[in-house]
This record gives sequence, structure tokens and C-alpha cells, in this order.
Amino acid sequence: VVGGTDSLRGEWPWQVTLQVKLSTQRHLCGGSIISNQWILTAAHCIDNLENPNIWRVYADILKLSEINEDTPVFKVQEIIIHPQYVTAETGYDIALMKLDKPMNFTDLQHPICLPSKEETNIIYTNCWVIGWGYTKEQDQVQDILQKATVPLISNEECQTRYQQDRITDKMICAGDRKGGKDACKGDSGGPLSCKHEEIWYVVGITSWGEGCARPEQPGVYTKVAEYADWILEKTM
Ligand SMILES: COC(=O)c1cc(NC(=O)c2cccc(O)c2C)c2cc(C(=N)N)ccc2c1
Repeated sequence: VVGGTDSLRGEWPWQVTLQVKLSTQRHLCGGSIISNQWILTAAHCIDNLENPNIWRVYADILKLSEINEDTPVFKVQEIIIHPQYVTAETGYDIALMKLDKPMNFTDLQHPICLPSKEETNIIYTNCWVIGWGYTKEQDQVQDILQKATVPLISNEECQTRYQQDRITDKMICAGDRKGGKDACKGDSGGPLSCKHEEIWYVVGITSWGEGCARPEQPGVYTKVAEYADWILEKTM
């Protein structure tokens, strides 16, 4: 996250770190707890890493450095990538990970609500991008979970900022015109979390953007409400 600040422990109890264990283990992407056995993330996080056995999921983490061999970890039983996904920029950048065992919910690890597709006309005015990703374009994964508020912008305005790409109705954009606050590499798959009438919703999934936090180059997110049916079909 560019232009963010340190999160507090327990502030984002639905946020997970998705890590890959090959010769070493490292954070690759964020994700959101949406039920006791399912994590929502971005399909581009899984590019060339489709084997569920290499993935490790950690919840209730504030600092990545707190993870060690004794930290409770979930393995992944199944990965479902949207069948129409090709690249982040062309959309359908959404995937589901089924945990090997159901998670016990606590104050520090529990799900975020899915927006319903009927609610695509809600105006969200309190949205946050969260993650351990880069804080500038040439950077590295951060230790402490970062947070930043970002304003949602219209798809019409977003399309004017991205002449080379098609901003579809299944995408949602966020960022200040002057730049400065945005998601970045390593935040991918994490939630664009919006609080509406005292309830938090995963309105977007961090997907792509030209660089990070550049003026007039907003962040582009998968619009979760447009996939409510698909998510329910795959997870129920
Ligand atoms: C795997 O995820 C990404 O590659 C990747 C690359 C990006 N954009 C880049 O152009 C970029 C950023 C940092 C380093 C870098 O090499 C690039 C190409 C991303 C930009 C945003 C955003 N601005 N909301 C969010 C996620 C990104 C994930």
C-alpha cells in the first residue's frame, strides 16, 4: 500500500496472507475470509502456481515476521479460478481457495460480508485498501499490515485514465486524481473494504493499475458484487 499507515492488531480480521512454500516460503498475495472454509483472492495471484499443495494461509497476522513454524497455518484443499480469467487487465481477476479444514472464528479472525448484486447502486464513502505490499513501485513486501483510505471513482472517469484498456462493469476503480494513496504489488488479492451502515463489505479485490499511486492512474479492483452468484455457486 502506497501512502498508508500501520494497521492495529485485529483491525482487519478478515485479511489473510497467502504464502507459497517452494524451496523457501514467502508472502505473495492478500486474501479475504468469506466463510469458515473459503478465502477470496485474485486469479492473477495463482498464475503458474495452480498446485494447491504449495499454498499456506495465515489469519490473525499483523506482522509477517511473527510467522514461524509454531504459527497456526491452513493448507489449501482446492483452488477455483474464474473460468473466463486470462489476465488482470482483461478482468475476471477472481479466485477462491478452499481451506483444508474449517476455521474457528474469533474476534481476530472472521469473515467480511459479500456485497449483494442488488446493492450495486450503494455509494460507498468509507473504503480502505489493505496489505503487506509495496509502499512504492520499486520496493519489497512490508512487515506490518498497511492501510489507506481511497475514494471510489466512476467507471467513466476510470476509463478516461486507461485509454489502452477496457474498464468493464465488473471492475471498480479507486484513487485520488493527484495519486499518493493506492494498492501496489503484493497487495493483490486483498480486499477493498468498505464500511456501510456499520457493516464492512469486500467491495473490491486488488487487481491492477499502471504503476502505483501515480496521478490520474487509479487502482483497478475486481467488483465483487458482480460475482456474488458465482461465489455462492462455488462455495455453498
Ligand atoms: C503481481 O502483481 C503485480 O505485478 C502488480 C502490478 C501492479 N502495477 C505495476 O505496474 C507494478 C507495480 C509495482 C512493481 C511492478 O513491477 C509493476 C509492474 C499493481 C498495481 C496496483 C495498483 N496500482 N492498484 C495493484 C496491484 C498491482 C499488482
